[in-house]
Amino acid sequence: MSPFRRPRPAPDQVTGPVGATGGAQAPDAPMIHARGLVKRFGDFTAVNGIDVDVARGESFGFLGPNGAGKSSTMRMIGCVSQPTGGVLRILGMDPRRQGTGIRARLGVCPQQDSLDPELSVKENLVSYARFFGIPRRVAKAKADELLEFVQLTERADSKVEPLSGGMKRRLTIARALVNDPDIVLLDEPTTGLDPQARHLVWERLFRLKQQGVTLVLTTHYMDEAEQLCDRLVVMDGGKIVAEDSPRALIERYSTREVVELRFGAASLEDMAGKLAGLGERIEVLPDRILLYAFDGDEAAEAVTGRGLTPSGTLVRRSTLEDVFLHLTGRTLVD
Ligand SMILES: Nc1ncnc2c1ncn2[C@@H]1O[C@H](COP(=O)(O)OP(=O)(O)OP(=O)(O)O)[C@@H](O)[C@H]1O
Repeated sequence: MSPFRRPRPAPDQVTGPVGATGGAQAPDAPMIHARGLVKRFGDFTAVNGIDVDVARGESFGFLGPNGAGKSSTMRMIGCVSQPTGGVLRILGMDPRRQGTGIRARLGVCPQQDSLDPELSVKENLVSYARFFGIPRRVAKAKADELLEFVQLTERADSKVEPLSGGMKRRLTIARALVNDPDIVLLDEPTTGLDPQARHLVWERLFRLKQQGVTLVLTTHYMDEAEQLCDRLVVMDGGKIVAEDSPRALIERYSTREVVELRFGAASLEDMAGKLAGLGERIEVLPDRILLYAFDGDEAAEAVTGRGLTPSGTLVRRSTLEDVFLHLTGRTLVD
């Protein structure tokens, strides 16, 4: 069942005043528009002049390592932190002046779960809906619908504390949907979850995406970005270093396949020297060498053909991790 009952306005109906606080938005206007957006903390610049446009119904990601500036950006979009510089418009409105109106139309899933441990699973949703002025009877029906959507109906009356991390995260996602938001913000939605719990969260988010909900998420997981994002920006040191769909980024900045080579105790720099000329590019990491090639099996054979005997060889497809390494010379680490 769709957790979104409110009919989406047809594009030609979106030209009038938006929300209680007003703000005219053209039909094809971006849901989020940032130009030269800056966030400083004292002398430190966490977000250093980024340009972003997120379209209606798009699933958009901010990808980058810890400290890249993703959360700082999300907090500005979520109107909990004011930009230090640049232009930011959310749903056509200015967060500096219309934060309350914007927040009413956002669903926010923060990095740390902030559920009320005193309340039951269902009451967490009902009490949150009440913040938006939703009548209790409607809020209860909405809570039931959302619990079904995040597959927690059977836990409706339990307390929050005994829930697993994955269940808590799904409940937080449900909570973010109580006000039928126009944009759902998800800050690292699966950090700290085990693989099975992550897949369940992804599956629910994918369902939302299919329903045309605009999703904006941050992640440092490549697979998450590849699974969920139509388009993403790669951030590093407060700046955007690349922007496109995951597939287009991989095609632009990497090769089709990669051979991961391990050589036990041997010097990887020496080994890399012996691999010169193989593949299109070589990266030496602390524990392995990455050999970028169109055909990984062929490249792996060429390695043994040179008389080299790796202790481990893995041929895999290129990922966004390879893109990030190519762009920054560093790997994304937790
Ligand atoms: N309130 C603050 N005061 C001072 N510095 C801050 C503050 N918030 C964030 N920073 C700094 O800004 C930089 C960017 O932080 P931010 O949380 O936006 O990064 P991130 O990409 O979201 O990383 P993470 O994955 O760890 O959340 C970091 O160096 C961080 O220490």
